[in-house]
This record gives sequence, structure tokens and C-alpha cells, in this order.
Amino acid sequence: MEIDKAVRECDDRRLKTKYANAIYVIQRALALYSVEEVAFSFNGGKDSTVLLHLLRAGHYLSEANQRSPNGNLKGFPFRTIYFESSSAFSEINSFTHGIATTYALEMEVIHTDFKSGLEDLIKSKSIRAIFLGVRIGDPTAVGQEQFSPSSPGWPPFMRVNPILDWSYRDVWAFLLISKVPYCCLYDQGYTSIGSIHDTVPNALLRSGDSASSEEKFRPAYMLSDGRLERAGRVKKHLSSAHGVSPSSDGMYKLDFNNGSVLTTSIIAVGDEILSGIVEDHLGPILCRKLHSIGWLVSKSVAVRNNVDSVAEEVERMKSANDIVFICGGVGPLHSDVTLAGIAKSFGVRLAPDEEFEEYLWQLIGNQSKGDRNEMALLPEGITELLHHDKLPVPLIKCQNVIILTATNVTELDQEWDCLIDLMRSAGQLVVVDPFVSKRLTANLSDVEAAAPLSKLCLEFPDLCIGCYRESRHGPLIISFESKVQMASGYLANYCF
Ligand SMILES: Cc1cc2nc3c(=O)[nH]c(=O)nc-3n(C[C@H](O)[C@H](O)[C@H](O)COP(=O)(O)O)c2cc1C
Ligand SMILES: Nc1ncnc2c1ncn2[C@@H]1O[C@H](COP(=O)(O)OP(=O)(O)OP(=O)(O)O)[C@@H](O)[C@H]1O
Ligand SMILES: [Mg+2]
Repeated sequence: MEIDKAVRECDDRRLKTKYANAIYVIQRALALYSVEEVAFSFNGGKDSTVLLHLLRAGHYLSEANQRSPNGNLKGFPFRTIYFESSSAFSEINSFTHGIATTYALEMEVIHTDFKSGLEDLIKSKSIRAIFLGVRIGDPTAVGQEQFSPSSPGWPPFMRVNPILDWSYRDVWAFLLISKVPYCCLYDQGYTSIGSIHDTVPNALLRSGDSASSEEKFRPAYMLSDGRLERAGRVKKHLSSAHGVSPSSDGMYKLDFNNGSVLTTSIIAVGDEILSGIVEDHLGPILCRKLHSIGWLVSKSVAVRNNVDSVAEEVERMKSANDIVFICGGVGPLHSDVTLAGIAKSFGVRLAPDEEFEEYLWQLIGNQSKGDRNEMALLPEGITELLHHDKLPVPLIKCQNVIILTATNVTELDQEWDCLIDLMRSAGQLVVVDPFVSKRLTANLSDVEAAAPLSKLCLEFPDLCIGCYRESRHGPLIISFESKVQMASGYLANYCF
């Protein structure tokens, strides 16, 4: 069997292990369910293409005794289902139908939504288990195992995910080594394919030739950081939450006049901050950086080094803010609980991340003990590694929580610059109007200033007005901040 032979003869040890595990899962499923009771969910994407060939190999290996004299099995025995949609790419549709012909798939094309189609399949065809090409890192993989019953509210069946633990790199290693056909969109820079409305080529694969007017992209297998495979997917949460739309330069722009603003918060993890032994220098600097690009910092707090304190704060902040930054508590020490806290707040477990393990190995390989580096355990299914050439280890992003590992201001500057650079090149930098601020000093007592300031607040609700003194007897400093340019002379003459 050509697939089995190609993988066994290659020298990619990691792929061999992944292949053997996936075949094991397929064989376990075939021991639990009859061929008539299983279905294969195929949509022409790269992951389901991998799964198609694994199922062919798994079936071949399971049915070793029933082979015809030429060593081949007749046809593909599993019922295949394809939910065809008018918003799918035409290339995906024609690839899927083409593959069905090439490999003699008994493919049922379903035109209803997933739930109704599956309901019908389970009732009328007695299907009990469905093979899916879901992988850790897919938003839908959170909480799934290789065998996971369908979610509450879905028709009852077993989801079988033989490639759950495969990385982006493993998928491409398999497709290239086994030389099987894949959809042509992947050669045009698409790295993960949804619908025509939410998928564009991955900006990280844009080729350097700027002289040509036509945009060119490198093939999907050249994406070096697989965690960014979904960078070509339009962010649903941003567009729905804030009415953002891509501007002509491909960046997202928030319309402040609609009342929208990008909110962030900062969590510093460290008992030593709370006992006053060290001062948190990074929080204030991060506030300044965020403010300088027009992002609002809604809260900056310090929490203790324990999993529940981190989890509770992340839980609160992640739903109240667009982005949460968390500093400190990352590493191999007993007090490094930040990642565990984040995992707990998202309700996922910590799992080994091979890509991260490789970076760590290059950095501290000879210092780590044992097979599995504990520092390479990351929150499962929600983590993206943000790699930048100037960083020795990628930044870790868990959905809208970004972990900064800087221990001083210089390191923070570097991480910040890399983060902005990465977001810009991935087309994900949310550009908002910058804040405009003015400061006035007034030789007034607080009592004298109170009434006119209250009047100003009422008249200019978009203005954020702050007051402070540098000493009890010094002048009152009044700061005005807004996203809208105000006539400062007018303010100065207002009533003081
Ligand atoms: C065969 C099949 C079974 C699915 N089972 C479930 C399920 O049990 N629970 C669930 O929340 N979603 C289920 N889904 C939906 C997927 O999780 C996901 O929403 C869908 O593949 C669309 O992904 P996209 O939004 O990235 O395009 C299923 C989809 C398919 C095709
Ligand atoms: N329209 C569909 N019809 C049938 N199966 C589907 C459909 N959409 C998703 N699936 C199943 O869900 C799995 C995960 O979908 P996902 O989009 O993450 O992967 P993919 O399409 O195979 O690859 P890619 O990530 O490149 O888009 C698929 O491999 C397939 O098993
Ligand atoms: Mg897809």
C-alpha cells in the first residue's frame, strides 16, 4: 500500500510516530464499530485529505487477509459525507468531487446544516461514529480527545479524531511524503480553509516581489510557524463585537465614533510585588505603550503566584477586554503557575507542545531533564506561538491572552516591538485613533476647581478629565484626554 510504504520508508521519526498512533486510533474504532456504522466527514481540506489516506491505510492494514492478489482492496469502504455549501470555494468543491471519483468514495453530499444532516444520517443510516480531521489548535478541538462523544445538543455519535495531536508541520510532512493530491488553494497561500466570506491567503506567505502588481503567495507548506495557520481567517469576534472592517491597507480599524474602543488589561503575577519586595516596572510601561497606540487599558492588577488567583483574574479579564496581557510566572520554577492558571480559566488542560519544545531544546536543551520538558506544556487547543526572528522563543498567545516573559524594560521593549511587527504582518494589528491629551496647571484649591470641572465633564462627555497634584501645596494639574482633537485654547479659557 503506497501510503504505508512511503511513511515507513521516510526518515521523519516524528511523522512515523504520529502515523502509527493515528492508524492505531482508526483500528481501535474499527474494532469498536462495524464498517457500516462509521462515516468519514470529508470536506477537501488538508486535514481531511490526510485523514482520507490514513483511513485507506488503516483499512488496508486491518483487512490484510481480504486483499485481492494484486495487494489492493476494492474501493473505499466507509460512507463519506460532505456538507456542500454555496459559500465554499469552487476549488474545494471540485477537488472534493474529483477525489471522490479518483478513490471511488461512496460520497453523500449533504445540503442541510451540520446538525440536521447528522440527525438524518444517524437515524436513517445507523451511523454511530464519525471520523473527523480535527486537530489540536482548531477552535473546535477544545476539550476533545481522540474519541469524544458529540456535544450536548448535537445528535448522539462518537467523534473519532485520529489526527488530533498532529501539528501543521506533521500534516504537510505527510501530504508531501506520501505524494497525494491536495486542493490547489494550498499552493496559492491558503493555509486553513473556511468559506469564501472568511478566508484569504495567509499574509505570512506573501512573497517578497513587490515590483509586480499581482500579489503572490508561497505554498502553505512553507509556513514556518504552524500556529499561525489561521492567520488567513477573518477574525469573527472582532468584526462582530466592534463593527470593525478591514481598511484599504488590510488592517482593522475601529470606529471610535460608534463608541467602540479596543480595551486591554494587564495582570502581573508575583507574590514579591504584593509583599512590596519588588516594584512592578513593566505594568506602567506597558500602559504607556498601549496608550500610545490608542488602546485603552481598563485595569492593571497584581496577583499572587497561585493557580487559582491567576485563573480567577484571567477568567474575569478575558471576557471583559479585547486583549489581556499577563507578565511573570512563566518558567520551570514551582512559582511559575501562569500557564496553568490560564489553562484553568479556559477549562483546558496543559499539554506538551512539540513546536515549543523544539524552540526550548535549541535554547536550553542540554540543561533540561527527562524526556518531556515541563516548560513545553501549554494550554491545549487555545495556544498560538507567535514567532519572530528577533525572539529566541516565540511569544505565547492563548486566545485573547498574551503572555509576556520580559523580566526588565529592555526585554519588554523587544517583545512589544516584535508583537506589533507580527500583528502588522499578519494583518491583525487593530489600528485605532490615538489618544490626544492636554495638561493644564491651575493655582486653585480643589474646592474652587470642583464646580467648573463638573460642568466641563457634563459638557464634554467624550473627554476623560483627571486631576492630581505633585505636592499638597503645589498647583492642581488637570489632564484632558480624548480621541477627538479639541481646541485647547478654548479649554484653557473655559472658566479658570
Ligand atoms: C461531522 C461533524 C460533526 C460535528 N460535531 C460537532 C459536535 O459534536 N459539537 C460541536 O460543537 N460541533 C460539531 N461540529 C461542528 C464543528 O465543530 C465546526 O463548527 C464546523 O466544522 C465548522 O468549523 P469552522 O467554523 O471552522 O468552519 C461537527 C461538524 C461535523 C462536520
Ligand atoms: N463541510 C464539511 N463537510 C464535511 N466535513 C467537514 C466539513 N467541514 C468540516 N468538516 C470536518 O471537520 C474537520 C475539521 O475542519 P477544518 O476546516 O479544521 O479542517 P480541514 O478543512 O480538513 O483543513 P483546513 O484547516 O486546511 O481547512 C475536517 O477535516 C472534516 O473532517
Ligand atoms: Mg477547513
